[in-house]
Amino acid sequence: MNAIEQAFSASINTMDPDQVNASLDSQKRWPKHKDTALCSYIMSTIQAPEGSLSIQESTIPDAGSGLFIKRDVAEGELIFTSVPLVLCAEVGQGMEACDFCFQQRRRVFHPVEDRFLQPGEVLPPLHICNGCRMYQYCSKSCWQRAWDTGHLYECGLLAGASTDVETRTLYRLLILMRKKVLLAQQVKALARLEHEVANFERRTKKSWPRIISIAREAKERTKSELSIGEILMLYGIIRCNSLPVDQTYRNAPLGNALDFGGALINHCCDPNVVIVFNSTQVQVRALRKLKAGEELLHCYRDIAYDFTFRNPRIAARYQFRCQCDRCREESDRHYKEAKNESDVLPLILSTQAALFDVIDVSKKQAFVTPTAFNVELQLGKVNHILKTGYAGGPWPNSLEPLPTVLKALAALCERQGDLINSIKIRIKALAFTKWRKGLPWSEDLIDFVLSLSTLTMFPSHPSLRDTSLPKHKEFQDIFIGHLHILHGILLNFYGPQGRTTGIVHTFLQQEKGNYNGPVPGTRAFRRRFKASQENVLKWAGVDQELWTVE
Ligand SMILES: C[S@@+](CC[C@H](N)C(=O)[O-])C[C@H]1O[C@@H](n2cnc3c(N)ncnc32)[C@H](O)[C@@H]1O
Repeated sequence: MNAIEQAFSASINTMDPDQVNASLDSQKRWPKHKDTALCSYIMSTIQAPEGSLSIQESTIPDAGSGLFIKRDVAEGELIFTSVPLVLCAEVGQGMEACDFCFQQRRRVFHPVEDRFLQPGEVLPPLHICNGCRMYQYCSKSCWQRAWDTGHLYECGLLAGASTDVETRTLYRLLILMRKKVLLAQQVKALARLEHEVANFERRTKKSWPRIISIAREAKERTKSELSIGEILMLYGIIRCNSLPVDQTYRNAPLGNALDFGGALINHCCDPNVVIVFNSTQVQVRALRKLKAGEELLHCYRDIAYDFTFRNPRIAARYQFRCQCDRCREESDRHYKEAKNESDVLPLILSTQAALFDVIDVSKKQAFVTPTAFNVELQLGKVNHILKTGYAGGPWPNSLEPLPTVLKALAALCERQGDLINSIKIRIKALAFTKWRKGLPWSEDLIDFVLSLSTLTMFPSHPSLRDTSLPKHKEFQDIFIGHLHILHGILLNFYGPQGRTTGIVHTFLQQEKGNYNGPVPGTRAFRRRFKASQENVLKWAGVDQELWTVE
């Protein structure tokens, strides 16, 4: 064992140093908040105003330590940034992440130039590494830098390796330890993170043999000198603490990151912070105003979804059952409306599965045999599923995955050039979306304004000749109005210097120049916007009440 592996091994096996022995709880959780050396090391990895954060005992019973803010913070304000200890890109079909710079390529923005992608614009393909044929890079220079900072050690041993991102993160960490690229202090702090291996073993009997074989294969491939038990703990650390490299708040991660600051933030389904990535940098922002002394909490996954979907996934991965108010309220609501209590969960779960199936089938059709995709047919299927899909009545409109299914169908219509159906369905989806504020809402608005912009660009679009449609002018009003609202949200979250704010600002200025009407933000504009919006919502079959008129 080399010195770095030894440092990791010694730390992960030490459960009773003098200063913390008495305070270890029944779960043998390391009380990080009492370990001053560890706290000061973790703080040194975070960029934040001096003294603005502290590590303390969590306010959530049995959750261990947590990260607390020590100053008042405005909504959208940047709380801290950091650069993760390790990042690892998702790979495989359709994955578009450069394993060095993680510039966003899958979304609507150009990865390097500050602008929206043009409709139909295709980016040059990523370069796949010639050695491992696994990781992809934007350019030769990204590849070179990735190579120099560690890929040279792993490239040769990845042939036939798992495409699962957590397993590859495990290989990466083991190799960086083997080659002494990581520092002793880093691996000691790594060893202190939660791993929940005992709980994994106890509760996930079925998948345990698979987890052991992952550890065995990792040891073999990387020639690590750590024991299988230690490698299992490292794998547990990765599973319990990794952040999805997510630049858009959409649960479509580009990869996996292990970050000491991020790993200290506990979960709540009604979070007060959001973690997004700017390239490889972690950014933690306030989702609402925070008072000095509050614990920072973020939603570990599937924030838009109901507890019936979210909780089992969180429990399987992080080994705890969330007990927050949102979970309780959601559960109470389902049972209150149910005629037969024993039906509630199975029926909800089977409806969720049936709705996800509609997305899968539609995608397959639209991508493989586009002529087979018929949106009316799929909407018919959705309506049929909804009718009896919920204990006590039809499936509630805002209960996921209904809004998500509609968004997916809208995107497929758009891909097929059926702009009118795409906009109509998207309006419904957005009206049903619960998260109509802040960052998640801005992501939905980006899609909405982009499809409206394509429509308004073509006043003589043949589909606009249909007299049952709202007028071209009305589409223009809601386009410019929502672009203005979107810009306001981004200003609030990213400030005028944020890249997304800048891109949307330029777009707004340009579109304002093309717009023949009152200036957005004025009373005259609001009157006109309200009238047009009412008409458009009526056309889309959406109740006015559902869409707050800004
Ligand atoms: C990323 S770590 C968060 C920091 C952790 N509390 C610590 O002391 O290091 C995730 C682990 O924290 C605990 N945890 C986080 N949020 C929780 C919650 N809402 N309820 C119970 N436990 C929670 C679980 O043990 C989970 O596996």
